Amino acid sequence: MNIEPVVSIHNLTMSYGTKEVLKGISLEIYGGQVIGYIGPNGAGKSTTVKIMLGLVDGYSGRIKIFGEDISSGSVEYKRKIGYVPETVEIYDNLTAYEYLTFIGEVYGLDLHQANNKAKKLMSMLGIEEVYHARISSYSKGMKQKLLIISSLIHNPDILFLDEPLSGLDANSVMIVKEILAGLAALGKTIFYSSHIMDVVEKISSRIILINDGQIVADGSFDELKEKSSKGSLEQIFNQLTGFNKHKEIAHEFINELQEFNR
Ligand SMILES: Nc1ncnc2c1ncn2[C@@H]1O[C@H](COP(=O)(O)OP(=O)(O)OP(=O)(O)O)[C@@H](O)[C@H]1O
Repeated sequence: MNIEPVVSIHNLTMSYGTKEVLKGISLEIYGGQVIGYIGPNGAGKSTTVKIMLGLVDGYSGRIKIFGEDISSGSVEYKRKIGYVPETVEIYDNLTAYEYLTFIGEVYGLDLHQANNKAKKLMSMLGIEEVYHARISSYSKGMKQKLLIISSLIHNPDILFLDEPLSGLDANSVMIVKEILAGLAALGKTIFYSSHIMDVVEKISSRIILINDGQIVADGSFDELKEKSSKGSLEQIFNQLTGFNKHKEIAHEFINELQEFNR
């Protein structure tokens, strides 16, 4: 493990209007860590990631990536970052060839290199036959594979992944999990945001749980288990976010539906 943190966040706060979304997040993240970044809907996970990526401004606090303060205006650090967004923000009218060579060139590969690499990676994930087809014709899983390839084509050192397995079939899930483990073993840092607790539990070396804009747990799965009386990450999540009403809510929901009789 590197001595210097790859990402260092000090007292990060962020508000949208009068709503305080992040209430003082401090973190140090090191090379080779797979961080499971979890929390309830609206907890502030995407906001944290978008701030780190330079996509959202107006925060307070200090963020350093590879030792460089991201508020300095330098874009150099972004070359070392890969990002799989939660929602598909790809240009549907382009083909994978056009999209991936464009992304590759943005990150400094030449056209020939980007084309070769893109074709090979598409082939490895079983979608080479649509390389020259418009992305709009892809299935959900195909689009997700394309997003994963585009986040990795420039061999980044830090990966931010938001629900990266969304829409992937069971075989592809196994390949992607293996790729992530392999990249972490090479010293890359992976920031993995997901609501699928059993996957987070298995792939993360460190789990950070945020609730209402604050970190409420930070440690390996085993460490979290020791601090909680619960067994699975899903149960720890429920406990630490103070939630135990799933049965009650489901029951009320079904009752409401049944009040309408044809
Ligand atoms: N551009 C915006 N303008 C106003 N409020 C926003 C904006 N983006 C996010 N928010 C608010 O900030 C809060 C945190 O949102 P964020 O997307 O970071 O949550 P999240 O933890 O990623 O949630 P999810 O698990 O649902 O993806 C929410 O209350 C959301 O409504």
